[in-house]
Amino acid sequence: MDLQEQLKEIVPANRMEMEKAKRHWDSLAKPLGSLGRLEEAVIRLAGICGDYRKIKMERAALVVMCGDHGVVEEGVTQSDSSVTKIVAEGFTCEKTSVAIMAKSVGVDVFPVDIGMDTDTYPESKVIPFAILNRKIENGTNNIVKEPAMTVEQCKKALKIGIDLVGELKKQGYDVIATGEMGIGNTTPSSALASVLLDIPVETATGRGAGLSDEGLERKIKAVKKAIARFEGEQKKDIFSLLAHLGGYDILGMTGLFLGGAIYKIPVLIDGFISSVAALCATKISPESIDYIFASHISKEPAGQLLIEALGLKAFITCDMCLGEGTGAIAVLPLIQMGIDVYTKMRTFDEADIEEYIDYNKKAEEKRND
Ligand SMILES: Cc1cc2ncn([C@H]3O[C@H](COP(=O)(O)O)[C@@H](O)[C@H]3O)c2cc1C
Ligand SMILES: O=C(O)c1cccnc1
Repeated sequence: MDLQEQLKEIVPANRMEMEKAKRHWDSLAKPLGSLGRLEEAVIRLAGICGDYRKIKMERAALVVMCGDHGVVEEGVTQSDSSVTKIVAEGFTCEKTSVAIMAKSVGVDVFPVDIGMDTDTYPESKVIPFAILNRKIENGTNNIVKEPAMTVEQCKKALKIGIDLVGELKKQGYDVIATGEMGIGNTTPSSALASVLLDIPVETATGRGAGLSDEGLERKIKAVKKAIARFEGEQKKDIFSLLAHLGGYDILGMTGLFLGGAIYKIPVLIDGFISSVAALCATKISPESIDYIFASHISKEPAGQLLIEALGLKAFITCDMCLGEGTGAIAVLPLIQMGIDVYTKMRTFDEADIEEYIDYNKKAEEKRND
């Protein structure tokens, strides 16, 4: 199926099942709404899976999109692109933060070479495999000087993410966590955030993996130049924006979010880069938001703004800014606890306690009368 046809499959989550899930929560023998965001998440999961009695999140896959960025030559990062490969290979042998965290909560990690500036890994269409070869190109072009990629390559990256979700769902995974590895990827992410949120470049740009004051100044200048170059272009639809200012890792993640909506499976945002990728998905398909969950608030300056712009609420703050999928992995046990309470807890009736009255709802009904 081609990309446009796949995107037409996206429909909102099932509101009736969400209502039923809410009613089930309200029947449980505890104060109404007292598990807050855990309850909201489970309600949304009911709408995604389409049956409020069949919510499960037993098998989680973390997909880490790995790609390099030509803009690194502008001095916008502390390290160079060779680090992408070193860290990506560390995902396969529990030598990176997220691989260790994933192991401790039983999540399978799928690193994907979607655009690393490296030799091509042996071809494999079969999952699991150490590093999946979905390479489009050896890194992007320098966005300060030219578009990161062609529109065709951009659509290819989106499709790679979408198809991967389809493959993983077929293998029995019922939730996807997103992650990325790509030295320099906070620079295109800041450019996209600034354009899509219509916020000053300074607000959208942070120190990434660690930059001096001078480095941050260089990065802000590079982002401004890249945006000015794009704004000089005639064609400004979403795909051309993504091709100009994106990255293979970022757009691969955007594909994962779209894939979640197409294949009806929840997809978790990680940090700053991942939030930008999610925002891009909602610009392509606004309905995809029903399938997207925020995890934490990245410490990058636009972290909170992005989650708010998506209309989501994060589970934790935590002051993390690592990427790789670390934040997404960190909240999976929380969501699982929500599901466990939802499916296992006794009702007011079973506990022989009189049902609670929803005074908030009553007051709202009164106001509406
Ligand atoms: C050793 C190392 C491991 C990482 N793991 C994630 N990132 C994070 O930092 C990068 C983005 O920051 P910037 O745009 O400043 O390069 C991404 O690869 C992101 O995943 C890392 C960065 C480094 C250096
Ligand atoms: O929040 C993130 O995802 C992030 C921030 C800085 C560097 N790498 C990742």
